[in-house]
Amino acid sequence: MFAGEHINTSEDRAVLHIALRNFDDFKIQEEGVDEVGGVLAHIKEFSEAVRGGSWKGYTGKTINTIVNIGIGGSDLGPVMVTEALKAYAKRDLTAHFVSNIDGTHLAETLRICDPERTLFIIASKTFTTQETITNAESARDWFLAAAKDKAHVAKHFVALSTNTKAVTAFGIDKANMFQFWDWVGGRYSLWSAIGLSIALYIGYDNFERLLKGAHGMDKHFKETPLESNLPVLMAVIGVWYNDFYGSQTHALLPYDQYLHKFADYFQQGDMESNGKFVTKGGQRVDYQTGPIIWGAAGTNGQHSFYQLVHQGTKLIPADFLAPATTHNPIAASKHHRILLSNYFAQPEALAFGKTEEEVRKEVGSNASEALVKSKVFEGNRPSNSILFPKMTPNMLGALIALYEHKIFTQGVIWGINSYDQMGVELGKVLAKNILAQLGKPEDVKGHDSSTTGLIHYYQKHRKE
Ligand SMILES: O=P(O)(O)OC[C@H]1O[C@@H](O)[C@H](O)[C@@H](O)[C@@H]1O
Repeated sequence: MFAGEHINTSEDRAVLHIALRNFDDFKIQEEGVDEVGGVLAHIKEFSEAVRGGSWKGYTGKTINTIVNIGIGGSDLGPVMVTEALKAYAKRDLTAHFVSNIDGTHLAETLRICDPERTLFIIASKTFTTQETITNAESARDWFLAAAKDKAHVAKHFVALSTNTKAVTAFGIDKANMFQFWDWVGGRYSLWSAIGLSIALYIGYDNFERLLKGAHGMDKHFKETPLESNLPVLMAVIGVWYNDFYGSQTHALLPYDQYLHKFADYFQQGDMESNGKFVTKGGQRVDYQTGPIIWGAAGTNGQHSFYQLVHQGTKLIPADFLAPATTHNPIAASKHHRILLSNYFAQPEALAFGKTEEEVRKEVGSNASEALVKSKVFEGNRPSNSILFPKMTPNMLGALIALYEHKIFTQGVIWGINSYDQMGVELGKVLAKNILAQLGKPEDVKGHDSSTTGLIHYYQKHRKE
């Protein structure tokens, strides 16, 4: 990775998100790497103009709302980071994220936007993604219904993409396009121009701190011996439980409300990277690869799915994450102390459980055998605890990079390509074919009886 080799073999590309946060330490030769600084300067200049109020909308008003339109890697990173770093946000600037093709997502967002004061950020590496382009076109129609003149689009629409041709064809000025490169994978792109909404929301200086935090982890990963290398340790522990204990999933459990999108983010980061059954050499693997990633912010999960984690029949390794200091020490930090006492208690309970003997002492000799058994915790359930000083931009950068490199290391051990995503293509092709057949029942051809029946039902009952 650090040598710029084309480790994304199926697409013949280098994998260089590390170059986006390099700050001159590593020598990396690849086309576009020397343009990174220029794009960062563009992000800085633009975000400061919008935040400072010198960038004006078509009626001369300042921008108070940003709407990022993107999906997958062009959505989840900015969503997760703007939530995680809300404590650093400019509170008079609202950020919305529209991703779903379901018109409800855009419609409900536009309902609370003022066209005179809204900036749309069209985020798409390829600029061909059906959901994003359709949402962007409808947002532009909504905007023009108020602004009338197409020339005003320049003040309200910017693009983040690798595809200059498609961006200009959409009508966005080249000057309002923030470039990145094909060696940045979508799910590793929040460090690139895709992070524009982050810079707008928390300020460029904080965005740069995020990058520097990630860079610190890159250096740790590259330079630290394996036995004390954090991403490597997390990777091999994960392989151990996944491949030798048959655990199917891995839970991400942040005890920090600000990290409530962390598991969603790494669902794509991990599952799209390592959800592969074929090795780089084209062999079907005969071992398990990427786990199912899921999770929720503590303590909410404790009152919902932890029952199964503690006493179910599945082995679920989990990461518990928490900040020692909170941004919101309300009630003299009483909330935070309670939160952290739970954060400390859960891994202990998982590891050591409660024996039958302990239960008997607790319930007394009159209790039924069934009651005694139901209260036993077998223990020996594994977890990692990650405790950090505070949720700052720098810390978040390091934390994300830690998981990125864990995923990379596991991909190397499993011999798979963590940087393509062929598995998302089939559904897209089928949907395109079906879209062209939705008009009339006689057009519906070439499907199994279940699919045909469903489409016919839809055609019979739709009211448009
Ligand atoms: O940024 P783009 O080109 O619109 O792509 C968005 C997403 O598209 C999906 O199809 C890919 O699986 C993701 O990896 C990607 O992030």
